[in-house]
Amino acid sequence: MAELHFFTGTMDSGKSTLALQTNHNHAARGRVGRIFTSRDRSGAAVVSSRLGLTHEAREVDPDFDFWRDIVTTLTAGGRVDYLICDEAQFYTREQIDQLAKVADELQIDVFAFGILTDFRSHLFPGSARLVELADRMNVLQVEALCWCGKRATHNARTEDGIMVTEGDVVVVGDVESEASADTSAEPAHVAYEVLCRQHHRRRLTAARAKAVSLAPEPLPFG
Ligand SMILES: Nc1ncnc2c1ncn2[C@@H]1O[C@H](COP(=O)(O)OP(=O)(O)O)[C@@H](O)[C@H]1O
Ligand SMILES: Cc1cn([C@H]2C[C@H](O)[C@@H](COP(=O)(O)O)O2)c(=O)[nH]c1=O
Repeated sequence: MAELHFFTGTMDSGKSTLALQTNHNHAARGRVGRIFTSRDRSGAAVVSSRLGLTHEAREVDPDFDFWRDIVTTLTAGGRVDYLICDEAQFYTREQIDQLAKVADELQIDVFAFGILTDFRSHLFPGSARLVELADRMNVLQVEALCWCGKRATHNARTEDGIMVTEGDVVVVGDVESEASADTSAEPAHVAYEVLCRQHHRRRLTAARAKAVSLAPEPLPFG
């Protein structure tokens, strides 16, 4: 029986790497796959891992129809054994429904990869639908870490080094080890940082924690 798998983790937890490894392992056994992504950091129509691997992919726009695409291929005599779907948080709920239908009705395995929650810690619609529908949900084993050393569970967004909790849900970007403060009038520089829940709640990024720890002790009044 084909299944709909959902692999999730924070940003920078190895999802795209696993997506490319999964494709490699299945292709090495002669299975025929299709690779999809949406708004990868490296540009359109590519899956890119921070370990340096890249693979061309089909770009999933909001009006893309997985069911129609695969049925058209099969009707024309093509073969499809599995789908790799990266950045699945950006897919619409309807597209996730189509992926479930592809698994059930066409017996094609679907491996979806994506982050669960946005910078406000709200579920992305595509990820929420995957949680509702997936046969198997797997959390990435290689843990991304908060600056405090705890497992990172949340994705924070910074603008010019300051953590923000308001703004557009979708802003493509990358994690940075050292977020830098920028006071210029240029558009804000957007970056991401993975944090544990406690530090996400307190808006305590690595840079802010460092600044707080370097601040002079208050004078002992009274
Ligand atoms: N220089 C490096 N050496 C070893 N591992 C690295 C290096 N750079 C990145 N990684 C690994 O790659 C992971 C990010 O992989 P990637 O597939 O790009 O993540 P995701 O798709 O979840 O954002 C990091 O968590 C880390 O484990
Ligand atoms: C939290 C959050 C992230 N994004 C974007 C930033 C990246 O382009 C992708 C996640 O990619 P990764 O391979 O998992 O690192 O999502 C966003 O648009 N909005 C957010 O709130």
